[in-house]
Amino acid sequence: MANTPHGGTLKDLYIRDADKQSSLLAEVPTLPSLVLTDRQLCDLELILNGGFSPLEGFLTQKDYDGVVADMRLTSGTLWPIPITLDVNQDTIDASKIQANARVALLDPRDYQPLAILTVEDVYRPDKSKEAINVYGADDQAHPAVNYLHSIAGEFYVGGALQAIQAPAHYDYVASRYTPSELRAHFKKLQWTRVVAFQTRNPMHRAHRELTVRAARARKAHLLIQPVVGLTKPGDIDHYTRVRVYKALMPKYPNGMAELSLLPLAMRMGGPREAVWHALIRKNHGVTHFIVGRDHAGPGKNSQGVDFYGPYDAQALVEKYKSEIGIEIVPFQMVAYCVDSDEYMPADEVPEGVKTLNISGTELRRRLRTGLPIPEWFSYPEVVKVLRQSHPPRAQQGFTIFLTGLHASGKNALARALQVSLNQEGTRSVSLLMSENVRAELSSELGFSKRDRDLNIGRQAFVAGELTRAGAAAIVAPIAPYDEARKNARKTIEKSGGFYLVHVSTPLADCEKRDHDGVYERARKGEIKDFTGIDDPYEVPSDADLTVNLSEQTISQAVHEIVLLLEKDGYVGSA
Ligand SMILES: Nc1ncnc2c1ncn2[C@@H]1O[C@H](COP(=O)(O)OS(=O)(=O)O)[C@@H](OP(=O)(O)O)[C@H]1O
Repeated sequence: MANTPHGGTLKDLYIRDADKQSSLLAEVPTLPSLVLTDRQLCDLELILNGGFSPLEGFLTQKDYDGVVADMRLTSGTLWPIPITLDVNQDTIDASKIQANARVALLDPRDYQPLAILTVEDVYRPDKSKEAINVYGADDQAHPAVNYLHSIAGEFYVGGALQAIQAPAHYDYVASRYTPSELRAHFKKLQWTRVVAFQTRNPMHRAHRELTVRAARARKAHLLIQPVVGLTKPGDIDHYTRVRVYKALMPKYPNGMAELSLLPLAMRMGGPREAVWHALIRKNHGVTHFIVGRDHAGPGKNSQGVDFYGPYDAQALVEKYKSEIGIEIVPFQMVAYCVDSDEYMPADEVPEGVKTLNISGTELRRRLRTGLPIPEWFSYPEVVKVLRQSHPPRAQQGFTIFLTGLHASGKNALARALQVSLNQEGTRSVSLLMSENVRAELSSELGFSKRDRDLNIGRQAFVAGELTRAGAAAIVAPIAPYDEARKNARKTIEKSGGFYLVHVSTPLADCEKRDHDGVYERARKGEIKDFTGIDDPYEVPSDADLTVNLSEQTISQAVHEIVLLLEKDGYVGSA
C-alpha cells in the first residue's frame, strides 16, 4: 500500500475539478489574468497535482504566518515552506487583484490558462522575518533570501485554486509522474515499501551504492526522484542530469528501481526543506526517504560560514518524524576503498584503509580539461553523457573581439587570423567584418553613441550564439566605448571563451595607412563624429592582448593570439 498523503487525502485538483474543466475554461476570457513566474509555475504544478497536499491554493496570510512562525498551517498540520503567490502593486492594479476576485493564472511560456484563483486576501509579508525563520538568516548569500528580496513581489496573494489543465512539458514527458500516477504505478508494480532518493546533481557509483544499501536495509524498492524544476544557480542543467540518470538506471538490478522527475522549485532551505521534501515524497506514495548530510544546503553565508550544520536537516526531520509519516533513512556517506576496490559506508572503513574521492569541483575541472574520470568513480556511460554536455575547451567555441581605430590593421589581422584558425579544422570560423555587419545586421544604424552601442550589442549576440554552438567567431568593429565592449564580454562569456584584443596602432599611423582617404575627409569635416578625429576612442584597460601593428607584423599578432588560445586549451591538444 502506498503511503497516506499528508493531511489524509491526496489533493489532486485535476481529478477533483475534472467535471468543471470546460466551464472553467469558458470563464477564463471573462477574468483578469496573471502570468506566473517560473517559480510560481513549479509551485502551481505541485499544488494542482497534489504534490503539496494538503494545500489547495497559495497560502493566505493566516496560513503564511503560521508556516513562517512554527511550520504549521491554521489547521495545525505541519508545513515548513511558504508557498506564496508574490506580486507587485502594478500587477495588483492590472489584474484587479482583491478579495473575492477570480483571476486566471497563465503559463509564462505559452500563456495557456492553468488554473483559476479565487482571491482570499492580499498581504504584505515581513520578508526579513520570513528569511530568518524559514532560511535561518536574512542574508542574501542564501539563494532563497536573495530571491525574496531581489525578485519576489512586495505582496502575496492567498486563495484557493481550481485546476484547468497541467502545464505542458516537452522534455522527458514519460518520466514525469504526478502523485496519482506514481501511486498507480507502484500499485501496478506491486511495490509497497519504496525508498525515495532526492537529488539535483549527477549520480555516480557512490550514489548507486548508497541507494542500494538504503533499499537493502529497509527491504524496499527504490525511487530515484530528481528535481527538474528550479535548483541552485550554477547547477548542471536538468537535460544533462536526466540523461545521466537514464544512463545510470540500468546499473540497478531489474525491477529494483524506477526514475521519476519532480518539477519542484527548490529553495535550498536545508532543514525545513528536508521536511518539505519528505512530505512531498509521502504525497507521491513513498514510504521511506533518504536524507543526506547537508540536505538541500545552500553553501556558505556572506561571512564564509555554512548556513546550516551538516546534520541539522536530519535532526529536524527526526524531531517531526511522527507527523511527517514517512520513514527517514539517514544518508550513509560511502567511500571508495582503493585496495579492496569497493564502496563502504564511511564510518565502517577500518583505520588506515586508503579511500578516494573526486569532489564536484575536481570533476568539473576534469570535464573542462578533458582529463580522465576513473571508472571507480563513475560509469563510462555516465561520463560519456557528461562529456557530451561539457566538451573540453578544444571542442568549445570562443570569440576573438578585435577593437581599434579605422585603418589600425584590425581588418587584415581578422582575415589572417581566420585563415590561420582554419588550419585547425576542428571548428567553423566565422568572421564578422564591419563592412558586412553594417550592410546586413546594422544597415539602418549610423555612428551616434546609441547606434554604435546597438551595433556592438548585435555583434555580441551573434558571436555569443556562434560561440555557444562551438564555432570560433572573430569580430572586428572599432567598438570605441568601454561599456559596450564590457557588455559584449558579459554576453559572450556565458557561452564560451572571450578574448578582447586591442589593436593599438597609433592614430597618426592609422592616418598614414588609410588608403581610402577617410581620415582626410573626416579632418575636413566631410564625415562627422569620426572615431579618433571628432569622436572618442576609449582605450581598453581590460584587453587580454594588445597588439600594435606599427611595430608588429600581422603574422606576429596572429601568433600571439594563437598562443593565448593554446594556453587556455582552445587550440592544440593538451
Ligand atoms: N563616423 C564614423 N566613425 C567611425 N567609422 C566610420 C564613421 N563613418 C563611417 N565609418 C566607417 O565605418 C567603419 C566602422 O564601423 P564600425 O561598425 O566598426 O563602428 S562602431 O564599432 O560601431 O563604432 C569604419 O571602417 P572600417 O574600419 O574599415 O571597418 C569606418 O570607415
